[in-house]
Amino acid sequence: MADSAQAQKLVYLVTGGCGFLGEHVVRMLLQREPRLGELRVFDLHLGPWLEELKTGPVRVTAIQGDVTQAHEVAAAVAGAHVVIHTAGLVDVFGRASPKTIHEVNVQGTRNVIEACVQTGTRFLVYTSSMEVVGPNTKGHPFYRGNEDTPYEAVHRHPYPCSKALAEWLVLEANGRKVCGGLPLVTCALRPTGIYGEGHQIMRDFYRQGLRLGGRLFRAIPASVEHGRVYVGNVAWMHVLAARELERRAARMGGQVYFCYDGSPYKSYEDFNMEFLGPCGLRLVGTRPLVPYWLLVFLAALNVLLQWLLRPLLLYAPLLNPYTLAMANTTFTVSTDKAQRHFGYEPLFSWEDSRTRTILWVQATGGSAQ
Ligand SMILES: NC(=O)C1=CN([C@@H]2O[C@H](COP(=O)(O)OP(=O)(O)OC[C@H]3O[C@@H](n4cnc5c(N)ncnc54)[C@H](O)[C@@H]3O)[C@@H](O)[C@H]2O)C=CC1
Ligand SMILES: CC(C)CCC[C@@H](C)[C@H]1CC[C@H]2[C@@H]3[C@H](O)CC4=CC(=O)CC[C@]4(C)[C@H]3CC[C@]12C
Repeated sequence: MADSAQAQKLVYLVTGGCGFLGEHVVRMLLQREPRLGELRVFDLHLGPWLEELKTGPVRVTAIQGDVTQAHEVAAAVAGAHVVIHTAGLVDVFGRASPKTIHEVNVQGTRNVIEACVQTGTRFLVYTSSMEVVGPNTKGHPFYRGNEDTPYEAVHRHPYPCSKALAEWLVLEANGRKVCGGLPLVTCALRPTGIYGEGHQIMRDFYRQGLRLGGRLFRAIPASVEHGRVYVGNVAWMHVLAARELERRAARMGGQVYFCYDGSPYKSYEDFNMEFLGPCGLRLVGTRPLVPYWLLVFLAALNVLLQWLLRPLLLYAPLLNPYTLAMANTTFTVSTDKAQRHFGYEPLFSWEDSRTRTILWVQATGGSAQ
C-alpha cells in the first residue's frame, strides 16, 4: 500500500456493511476514497440497495456471511488491504441472548483479527462504542469528557461488556505480525449515540408520537445530556481513519477515538425533537411527566413481562432498567483527538445533519420501509 499509493488500487472490506452505519460507510468509501479498487460488503443480511452500486466504476462484491464463522471471515478478508469492522449485534433490549451477543461481538471480532493475521491484511478499523466507557452501572456522569478522562468503566450488561472486550482484542492485536511479517495496525472508533438516515429507534419514536396524536411525553429531565453524533460524520471518520492508518501507523496504531461532530449537547428526548418537531410532533412537559420511581418500576415490570412471555413471544420494549439508566445519565464527549491524530473534521455541519435527518424521517417515518 505504501510507495505506489497513487497508482495502486486498494481492496476494502466492510463487515456489517448493510447495517445502519455500515451502509453509510460503504457509500462514503465509494464517494471519498479515490484509491478504492474493490469494495467487499460482508453482512449476515445483504440489502437490495447493493445492486445499484454494482454498476459504478468500483467493483462492489456482496458477501453474505457470518462473522462468527471463522472460515467465512477468512475467505472475505483474504486479499483485502483494509478491514472496517462494523458488524455487531446492537441489542440493549433483551432481544438476543447474552451468549449470542458475545459470539457475534467478541468471537466475531476475534475471527476478523485472526483472518487479518492469517491472510496478511495489515489495517483494521473497529467500530467500538461510547458504551465501552459508560455510562457505568453507578450512573456517574461523564460530562464533556475525552479519551483520557478518568472514569470508572464498570459494566454488567452483555452489550457494553462485549464491546469492551472486543475493543480490547482489537487494540491488543496492534503490532502483531501478519502473514508476510509486517505488523498489523489497528484502531477503535467509539461513536456516541448515532443518528441520521436509517436510524430505526428515531423512526420508532416518530411512529409512537403519531399513534399518540402527534405528542411524546417527557420522561427524562432536560438537564441530562446525552452525546449524539451524525451517521455521515461517523462514516467519514471511519473512512479517514482507514486511509490514514498506514501513513500515521506509529501515532494511530492501538489508539481509541471518540466519534464527535458539531451536534448540540441535549437530553436524549430534546435532541430527538430537533428532527421530530419539524415532522409535526410535540414533546409535552418541560419536566418529566412521570415520577422517576414510576419509570424505574415500569422498567422492572418490563423485565418481568419479558421473562414471563418469553415462551410465547418476544416482548422487548424500549424501556428497561438499562435503557432508562442510559437515557438518565449524562454522557457527553468533548475532544479533538481524531483531529490531532489524523486530521478529522466533520464533513457535515449540524445544520446539514439535521436537515438530512428530518428529510429522511419525513420520507420514511410513516411508511413501512
Ligand atoms: N447505533 C448506535 O448508536 C451505535 C452503534 N455502534 C456500533 O456500530 C456498529 C454498527 O451498528 P449499527 O449500524 O447501529 O447496527 P446495525 O444493526 O444497523 O448494523 C449491524 C450490522 O451487522 C450485521 N451483523 C450482525 N450480526 C452479524 C454476523 N453474525 N455476521 C455478519 N454481520 C452481522 C447486521 O446484519 C447489520 O447489518 C456496531 O458494531 C455497534 O456496536 C456504536 C455506537 C453507537
Ligand atoms: C423514555 C425512555 C427511557 C427513553 C429510552 C431511550 C433509549 C432507547 C436510548 C437512550 C440511549 C440510547 C443508547 C445510547 O445512545 C448509546 C448506544 C450506543 C451503542 O453502541 C448502541 C446503541 C445505544 C445503546 C443506544 C440505544 C438506545 C438508547 C438506550
